[in-house]
Amino acid sequence: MRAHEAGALHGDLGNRGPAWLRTPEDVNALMPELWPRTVTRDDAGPLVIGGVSVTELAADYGTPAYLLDEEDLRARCRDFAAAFAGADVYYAGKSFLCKAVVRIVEEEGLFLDVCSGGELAVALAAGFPPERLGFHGNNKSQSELRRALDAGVGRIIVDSFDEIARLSALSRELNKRPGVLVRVTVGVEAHTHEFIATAHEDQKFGFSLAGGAAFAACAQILDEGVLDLRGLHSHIGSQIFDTSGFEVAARRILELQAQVRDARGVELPELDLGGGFGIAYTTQDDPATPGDLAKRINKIVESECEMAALRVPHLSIEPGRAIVGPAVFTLYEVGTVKDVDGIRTYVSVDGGMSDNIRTALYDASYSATLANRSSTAEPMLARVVGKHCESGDIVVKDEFLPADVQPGDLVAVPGTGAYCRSMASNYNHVPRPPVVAVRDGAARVIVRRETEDDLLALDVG
Ligand SMILES: Cc1ncc(COP(=O)(O)O)c(C=O)c1O
Ligand SMILES: N[C@@H](CCCC[NH3+])C(=O)O
Repeated sequence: MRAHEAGALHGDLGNRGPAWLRTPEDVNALMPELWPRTVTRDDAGPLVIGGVSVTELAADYGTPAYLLDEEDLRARCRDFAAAFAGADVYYAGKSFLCKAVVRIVEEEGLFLDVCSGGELAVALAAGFPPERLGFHGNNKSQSELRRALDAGVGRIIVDSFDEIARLSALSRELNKRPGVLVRVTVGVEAHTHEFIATAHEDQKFGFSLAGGAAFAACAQILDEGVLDLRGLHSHIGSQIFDTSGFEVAARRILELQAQVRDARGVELPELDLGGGFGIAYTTQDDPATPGDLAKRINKIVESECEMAALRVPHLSIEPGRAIVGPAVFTLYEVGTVKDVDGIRTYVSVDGGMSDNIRTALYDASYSATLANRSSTAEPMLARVVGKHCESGDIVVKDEFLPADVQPGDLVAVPGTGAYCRSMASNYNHVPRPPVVAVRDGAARVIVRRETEDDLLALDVG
C-alpha cells in the first residue's frame, strides 16, 4: 500500500509525533525562522533560493546537495559584527569551512576560529589574515603548533599543561612570543545534549576553575614569560538557548580574572566567551537574536567587572552554528515511500546519515518540506530516512509532508549549514554532496560533489 492510499491510518499516525509537533494548516507554508532569508515558494510551487528554483538547481547539480544562501550567510556575519561592535567575532570554522566561506567571513570583517591543522590549512590557503585566527584544540600536535607559530596565528587557546610546555618549547626554539588565552572549564551544566556540552567539570576540554588548574595555568604562563597571556576563554557548549549559562560562565571567569589580578598584579586585557548560540531547527526552538545576546552578555560582563573593580576586557565570541546553520538547506530526492502497517510512513531520500549525522548522534530534530511543488493533499506524519545500511539512519524523525509525496519529489531539510557537511562521512561509500552557493539568481559550486574516483583514490593496490 502506498502512503497516500493509507487513508484513515494517517489520522492515527498524527498522534505518534512529539507533543510539540502540530498538524500544519498549510503543509506548503514555510516558517520563516527555519529558512534562509531569500527562500520563497514561487507560484508554481518549487522553493526558490537566491532567485533560483530548486528544480533548476537539482537538474544542474544533482541531489543530495547542500544549498547555501550566500546573502543570508553574509547578513548573519554582519548581524553578529554589528550587535557585538567593539568585540571580535570569530566564526567557528568547525561548523563548516571551505575556501569560499573563509573569504566570505573575511570580507564581512570577522575573525576565524580553527581547531585542527586541516582547518588552519584551509584558512591559510584562502588567504585569511593569520593575525585574525584563533587556534583551538585539546590535543594540538607539535607540528600543528609549529605551523601556527610559523604562520603567525593571532591567538592560541591553550588547553592543558602539556600544551603549555610544548608551545613554550617551540616558541623558544622559533624565537616567538604567541598571544595565548587559557581555556577555562567554568563548571556550568549547559542545557543541551551531553555530547555538545563543554563546561561541566568531568570532561576533556580546558583547565578546571574549581580545582585550581586554571589559576595555576595562568600563574605558570606569567612566571615563565615565554607566552603572551592575553586573557581567559570559556565555551560552555553548543545549541544553547538559555542565556543564564553564559551569565554564570562570565561571572565565574571574571572572578578568576580578579584572582589573577589580586595574586599577580596583572589585569588580563581580553576575554573570550566562546560560541554555542542555538538556532531553530523546528517550530519548538526560539533562538535569541544577536542583538539580544550582545545586550545580555555585555551587561553581565560590565556589571561583574564593576563589582570586582576590573577594567572591562576586550571581548570576543565564537559563533559557528548561529552564522552558517540557518543559511543552508539540504535538497534530497525521494526514492521510496513506505507505509509500515499503520505504524509509520518512511520517506527514503538519496542521502542520510553520511550527510547529516546529527539526528543519529545527538537525537537532533529537524524539519522538512516538499520542495519541488506545492500540494493540495492532506498533511501526513512521516519519517525522512536515508539510504544507508543502518536503521538509525534518520534525517528527520517526525514531520508533516503532503500525503501524496512520491518517488521523484524533492524534499528540503533546513538548518543544515552547521555540523552537517563538516561532519559528513563516506559511510557505505556514498560520495559526499556538493555545497552550492546561490546569490542574485546565480549558483556556483563551492565544494564539489565527491566522485567514486575520489573514493577509490585512497585505495592502495
Ligand atoms: C571552543 C569552541 N568555540 C566555538 C564553538 C562553536 O560553537 P557553535 O557552533 O555552537 O556556535 C565550539 C563548538 O562547540 C567550540 O568548541
Ligand atoms: N558537532 C556539534 C557541535 C559541537 C561543536 C564543537 N564543540 C553539533 O553538531 O551540534
